[in-house]
Amino acid sequence: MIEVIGVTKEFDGTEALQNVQMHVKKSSIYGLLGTNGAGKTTLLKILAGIYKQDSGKVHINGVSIFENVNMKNKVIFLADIPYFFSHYTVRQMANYYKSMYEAWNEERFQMLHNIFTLDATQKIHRFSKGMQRQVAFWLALSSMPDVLILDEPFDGLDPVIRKKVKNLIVQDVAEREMTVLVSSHNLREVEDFCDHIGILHKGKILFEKELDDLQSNIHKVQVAFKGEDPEALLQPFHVLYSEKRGSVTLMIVKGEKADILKHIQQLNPILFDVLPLSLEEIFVYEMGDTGYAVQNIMV
Ligand SMILES: Nc1ncnc2c1ncn2[C@@H]1O[C@H](COP(=O)(O)OP(=O)(O)OP(=O)(O)O)[C@@H](O)[C@H]1O
Repeated sequence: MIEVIGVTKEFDGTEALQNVQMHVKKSSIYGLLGTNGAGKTTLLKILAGIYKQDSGKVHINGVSIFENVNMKNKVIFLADIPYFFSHYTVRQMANYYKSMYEAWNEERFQMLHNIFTLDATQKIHRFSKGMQRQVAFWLALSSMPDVLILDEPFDGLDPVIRKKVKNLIVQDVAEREMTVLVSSHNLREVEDFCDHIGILHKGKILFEKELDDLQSNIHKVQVAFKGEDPEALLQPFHVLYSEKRGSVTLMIVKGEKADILKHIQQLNPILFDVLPLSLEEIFVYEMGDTGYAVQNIMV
């Protein structure tokens, strides 16, 4: 269980994080979403014990991570640009990880060679960007962390490796209760992979929810009436967006599907549909509702 309580962080007058609250359940895959500069990397680096927060608390399994060697042994952070010692081969880097991480599993490292088919005797800096990313996952997954923190992790991986890496992570979550925190701009990826979502905006967590809850509480409504729309149409709901297309009104509405159906049906529409939103659409509308300048995109 990861708990972030009232965390703030400032860089030279820029408030990167403001009173951030966040809760990540053990053995969940938590997707941290946010616009550029929202503070995702800063938060992940605090969670990994790389940065120290100015105020607030960060607990992993009840203990603080900053300058806590025991806890750092159980947490692996994969930065958006992987870092390796220059001129080290994969094997040399693996030996370094082996000396650093108590839970290092040599058998697994050998087994993962079937997936990451890279030459372990090669110097890592000679590999392509995607191959270096593979090495980072190879080392991380062989270290058997309790918590895996990933900053924009899948960039540069080809689709086959991407799928295999995700399967390995999901397997670790299921089999040994690893907890995963992943930041991404790729909402489709997060939608497929995560079970919890947190949205960070201008240094603050807007909300965090189980993905299933998030998707069940916002809907796209298409409705048309004979003549003008009834005044009562929008009244009971929080409408994030509304647009008229000919006689059809398109709305993005917060609320339970059953309540929306019940309310609108009793207004006798001549056309009526309630559709689910993709996570990408939810993100755009939730951000729009907070005043973030997103174009009104009706997908
Ligand atoms: N080392 C630093 N020194 C000064 N300012 C920083 C530093 N790191 C981050 N910031 C500032 O803190 C804010 C949050 O940055 P951060 O990198 O955490 O955002 P992000 O959500 O990861 O962004 P992106 O999605 O663009 O990578 C930004 O305004 C950034 O300029």
